[in-house]
Amino acid sequence: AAMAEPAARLCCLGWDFSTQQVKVVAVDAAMNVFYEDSVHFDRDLPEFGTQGGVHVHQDGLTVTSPVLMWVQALDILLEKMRASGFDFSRVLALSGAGQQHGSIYWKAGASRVLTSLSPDLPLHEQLQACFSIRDCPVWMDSSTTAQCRQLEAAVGGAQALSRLTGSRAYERFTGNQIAKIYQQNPEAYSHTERISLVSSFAASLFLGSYCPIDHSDGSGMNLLQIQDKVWAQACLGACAPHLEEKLGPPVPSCSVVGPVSSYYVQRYGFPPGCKVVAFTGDNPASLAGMRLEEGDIAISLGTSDTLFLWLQEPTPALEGHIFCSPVDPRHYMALLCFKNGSLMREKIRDESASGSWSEFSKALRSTEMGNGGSLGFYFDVKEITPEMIGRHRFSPENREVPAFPADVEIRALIEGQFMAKRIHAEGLGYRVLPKTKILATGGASHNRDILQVLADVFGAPVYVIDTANSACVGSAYRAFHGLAAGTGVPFSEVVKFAPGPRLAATPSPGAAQVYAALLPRYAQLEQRILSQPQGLPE
Ligand SMILES: O=C(CO)[C@@H](O)[C@H](O)CF
Repeated sequence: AAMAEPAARLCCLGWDFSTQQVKVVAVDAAMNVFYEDSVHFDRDLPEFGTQGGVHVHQDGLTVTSPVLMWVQALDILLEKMRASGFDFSRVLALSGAGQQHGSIYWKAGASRVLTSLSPDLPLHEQLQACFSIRDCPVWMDSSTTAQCRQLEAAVGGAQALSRLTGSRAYERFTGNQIAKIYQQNPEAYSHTERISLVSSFAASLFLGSYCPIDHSDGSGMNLLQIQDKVWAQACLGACAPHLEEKLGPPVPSCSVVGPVSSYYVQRYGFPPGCKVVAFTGDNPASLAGMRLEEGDIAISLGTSDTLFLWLQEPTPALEGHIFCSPVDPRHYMALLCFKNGSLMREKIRDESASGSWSEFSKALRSTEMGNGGSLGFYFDVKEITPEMIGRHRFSPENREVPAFPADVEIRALIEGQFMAKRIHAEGLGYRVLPKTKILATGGASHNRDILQVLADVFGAPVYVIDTANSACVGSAYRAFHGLAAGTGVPFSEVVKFAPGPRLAATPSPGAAQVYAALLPRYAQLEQRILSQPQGLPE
């Protein structure tokens, strides 16, 4: 007989409801990505008039996205998959990610619609009247400073809130957003029967009922007690009344929350037994996609630099964010954001390397590790880790100097950026272990000489990794892990055959000694600058 079509591969789906698009990947049992597709909000749903997937309001602080745009994007994406001949009958399980901190407000009665969807109609036609707030606050919102102060005051201050929930109060964090809605739109709040995060909202669409918030994304709300993994009553009470019943109980991120809704079985041909694994935040899902393990660090070198840390014992601080781990219920992850990332690297490249990266690299290669004791701090925009602004250069004798020769300036910038990362990561409880791997991604990770400095400062090998789909791929990996639920098989075991990162740099001989001397000096000088009046804008 003619060769039958190779049976379409058994697979898991990973979804990502991010700021600008909804994306999906299919991963087969050998952990290979064999299908991906996406719907872009601005391009494919122009009737909503978003820019970058959001609406920035007149006040310049309020930023929202229309929830029905997200729903309709899923309808379109599922139709695109069906039109491309994707075989839904092979999907064993699905999970997903959502942009963190955003909140969705389901109107009283919406549950009845969600649990009885007609397979003859698209989702967005059936959910039109299911939301008490149509324009949902998202992570780019910064209109809740008053609510942040109220919450911190209610629990005994910023450090107390950080110890309780993993972060001090941040404007984008969901508890503060809910407080604002309760205060400014009490009518809508009273008609809200359920509040979801973007991640648990997306999971609810697949589940055909309200899906619980997972521990990891729930850690981005200033509401979850991250040690005991229960809602912190003092935080709930400070934000809005009857909040706990609207949130429902949080669940472990690896939970199988149920079979996919019959809506997808009848309309698209998903198997009735297809499992839905709790969705989580995009950053926790990316950590899963990068297969970060104990002792590892992932560094996204972009406009701002973001550090993903794996922590066993977190030390909550007034900077950074600690979340329950999405892949190991005993441990934690942390995010640390450094605003002066590639913006500063490009400025120094223009000033001291005539705008050329090869000149920049040459300067790094022609200067020694430790830069002869010259140290620099370069924050042209107000840095958040730590809160500091301006440029400060120090001679080997710790005297502040107005300038460095060009090649010293270049090395001082890069060594300073990476020493800051190591010092602040260790402040959150991170420790470099013998098995530590550093995973680098983003623009600057293509510059091998920059990665060499990174390897030297941390005393650990640096790998480069492509994270374009990391939230989706991490979600598909988590779906596979959900299939093993109850067997006790760890996430790392389930995904061990997945394609690995490429080794890019290993520590130079003698690096450990050089930076063992330089790191404490950097920390002391940072404290000295912080103790000086810096003329920071009030
Ligand atoms: O606010 C953030 C993390 O705290 C962002 O990375 C959002 O998750 C992006 F969607």
